[in-house]
Amino acid sequence: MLKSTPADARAMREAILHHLTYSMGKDAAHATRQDWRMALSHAVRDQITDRWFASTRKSYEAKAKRVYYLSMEFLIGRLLEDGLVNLRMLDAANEALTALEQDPAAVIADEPDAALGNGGLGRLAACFLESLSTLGVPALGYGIRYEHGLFEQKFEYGRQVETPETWLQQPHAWEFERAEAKYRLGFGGSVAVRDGRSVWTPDEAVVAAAYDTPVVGWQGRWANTLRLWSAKPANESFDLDSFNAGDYIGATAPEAQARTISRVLYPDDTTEAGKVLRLKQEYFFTAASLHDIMRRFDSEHDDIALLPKKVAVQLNDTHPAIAGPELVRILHDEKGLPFDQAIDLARGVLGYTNHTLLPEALERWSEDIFHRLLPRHLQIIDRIDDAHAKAHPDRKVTIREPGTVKMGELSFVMAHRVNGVSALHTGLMKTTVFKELDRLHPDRIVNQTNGVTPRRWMLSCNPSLAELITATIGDGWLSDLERLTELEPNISDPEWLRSFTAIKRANKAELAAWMAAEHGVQVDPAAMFDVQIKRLHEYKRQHLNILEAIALWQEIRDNPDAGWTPRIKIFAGKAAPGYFFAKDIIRLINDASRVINDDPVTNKYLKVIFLPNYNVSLAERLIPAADLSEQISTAGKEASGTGNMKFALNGALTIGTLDGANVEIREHVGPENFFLFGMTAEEVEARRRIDGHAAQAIATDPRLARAIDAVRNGTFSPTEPGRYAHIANNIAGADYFLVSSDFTDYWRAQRAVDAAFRDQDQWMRMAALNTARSGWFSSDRTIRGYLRDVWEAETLV
Ligand SMILES: [N-]=[N+]=N[C@]1([C@H](N)O)O[C@H](CO)[C@@H](O)[C@H](O)[C@H]1O
Repeated sequence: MLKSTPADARAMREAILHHLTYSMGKDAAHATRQDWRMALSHAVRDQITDRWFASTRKSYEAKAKRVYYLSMEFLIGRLLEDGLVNLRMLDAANEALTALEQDPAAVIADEPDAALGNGGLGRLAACFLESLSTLGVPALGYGIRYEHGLFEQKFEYGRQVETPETWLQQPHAWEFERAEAKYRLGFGGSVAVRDGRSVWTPDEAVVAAAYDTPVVGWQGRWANTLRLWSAKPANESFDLDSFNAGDYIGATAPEAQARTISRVLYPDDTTEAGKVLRLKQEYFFTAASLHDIMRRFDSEHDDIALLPKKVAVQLNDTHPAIAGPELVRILHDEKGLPFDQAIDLARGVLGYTNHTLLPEALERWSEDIFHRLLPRHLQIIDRIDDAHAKAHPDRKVTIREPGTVKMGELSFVMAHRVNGVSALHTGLMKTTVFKELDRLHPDRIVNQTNGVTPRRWMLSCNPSLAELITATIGDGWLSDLERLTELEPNISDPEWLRSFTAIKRANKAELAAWMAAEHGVQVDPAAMFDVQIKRLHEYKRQHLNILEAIALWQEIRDNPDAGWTPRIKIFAGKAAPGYFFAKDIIRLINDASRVINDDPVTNKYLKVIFLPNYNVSLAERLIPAADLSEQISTAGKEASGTGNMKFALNGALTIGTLDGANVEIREHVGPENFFLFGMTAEEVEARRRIDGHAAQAIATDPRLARAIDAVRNGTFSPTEPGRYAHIANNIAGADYFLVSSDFTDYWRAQRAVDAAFRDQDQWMRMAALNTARSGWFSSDRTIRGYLRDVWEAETLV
């Protein structure tokens, strides 16, 4: 690893002190930790800004094709350490802060997470921006500058309680307000035809104001822009008359009304919100982004036919699907192009990524809401649908249905490429939700299996593992992750494996110390750390995991001296506030953990912990310390998963189903290094058709029956015995996600995990092989796929 020089540390110290004085207006004696963090952030931002300007200049000079990534979510997390790591200045910063008698880890951890996303979709967008910069692709991310990101999660008596997230209520070092980049947008109103042209006259207006955050890539060779839009009142003017009349609320109402659009992130993951404000948010950021994109294009090119050659816009799910009709409106209504040419140009620009097949997640807006909010766009969608019908007279699919606008179909018809996020998911798109459209457009669907950035998810969160890898194969792996395979010959070297093992053990000890300090939980770092961290959702089956824990607890109680493998089951994850069944699963896990952890007979063999307020920073703390990664979704339901990739790269073994990217992880790491269980997607469909499939499973597995009984009879809620009867009844009844039918095989696989973990050398060899063979899951590889198959754009470094 390129060690920073004392000069670097000295220069860094100078830069920190400069910003402490002139940016924070503080001297060292009176500076708070936040002041030191901001001063360091400004020092890093200076370094990034130079590279940022150089990248932007090069893009303009090259008249390069730009990639625009439109996403309602960017789950960024913290940016200070990411900047230091990508600029290779972390050591210099640590030395400088230490010399200034500051605790570097505490200063860096003082930064709030930018939690502008719900889960995988939002984090993927953040990993993609970092990879786009690392590869030197001229690109911009466009999203919303929510005042409140994903809610804070606290537990009160085991129940999830949500409180507003407040990242912007403290100074934010990374953004630049762009006063000149403002766009006036409209809603509602009516459409009239004048001189043969449709003219939309909105009756509500709002201004989108841009805030830019630089996103630097590995080694600081390139930096792109993340432009987030904030909603401002159309007329800046403060209503002084109302104020003077004492109507203080009235006086501020216009501003409050406007700000509502970018006030808060909708906390639903894979479920559509379906609220008017949500559609307003979707149009707000999409329209502002398209105006900004067209302004930039027009400033560089005067031949509109060049648009698809110079502009690639990727729709991160259907949330920005209005981009199709809006681009057609701009090209046809404003620029006067013929309608069909406008559609063709727009299609040449747009790519659409589908992230889920869950019916409740596919956005369908009511015609009424659409007409009220976007009357002109509804007309344009109807014309797009008619044009598609004319081009495909035998089609058995439409964008419009009576009273409904289907955003998935609209996105598909308006995109030149549509992709899924894992091989299995893309295959299922062709045989389920998009079967007919795939028949009509056989070469439109392509696969782009997800990936994660190794800079944040290995080098930054697991520096000691990164050190060992670089000491073994050099540091080329950080920009070419598939070179991790060069580690393989070393795995049979006992010395090397001891180092690898010691790193995992040290990470576990560090996590154990943190859990003791922050949550008063005592765990033995020698035990197996079995981790399931992701949003709470029935298809992700956290309830299957806790059911297995309950059965294991019962079995250990029966036979404490049977030589059990000590295990710590760690859960973390938020449930959408309105998803009550998921919130009850959280409460059950907390109630069960209290009973199991307090049981003197069993708690040296099994503990269950649910850590509150899961976010990017907590994931960075947990993943390097995991032995076992739980990826146990009902096959066919998890489009990809990305946590699964982060765990494998950090030397955790996966217990999982053949779902999403688990399939490709198992192919890459080898079936012998993966604990597979459960039905395949096809078997799931077949099993679901059997009446009483859950009862059948329970009848053949007394262990399952007993565990369900414990949930039903109040074992974990003695003060309210029936508290979890509905969960037990669901698992034993309809059981749509086949918890009961997959239980027996899950139990078998978990016991195989126990046996394997007892042979630590063998386990660590399997773990090291997971690290060595997971390089393909880099988001750099994914972005190279999009560049080749979807965007046809070049890199400039
Ligand atoms: N929405 N959505 N979809 C998801 C995730 N929940 O955010 O997108 C993620 C990113 O593509 C996928 O990994 C995950 O399987 C899928 O469920």
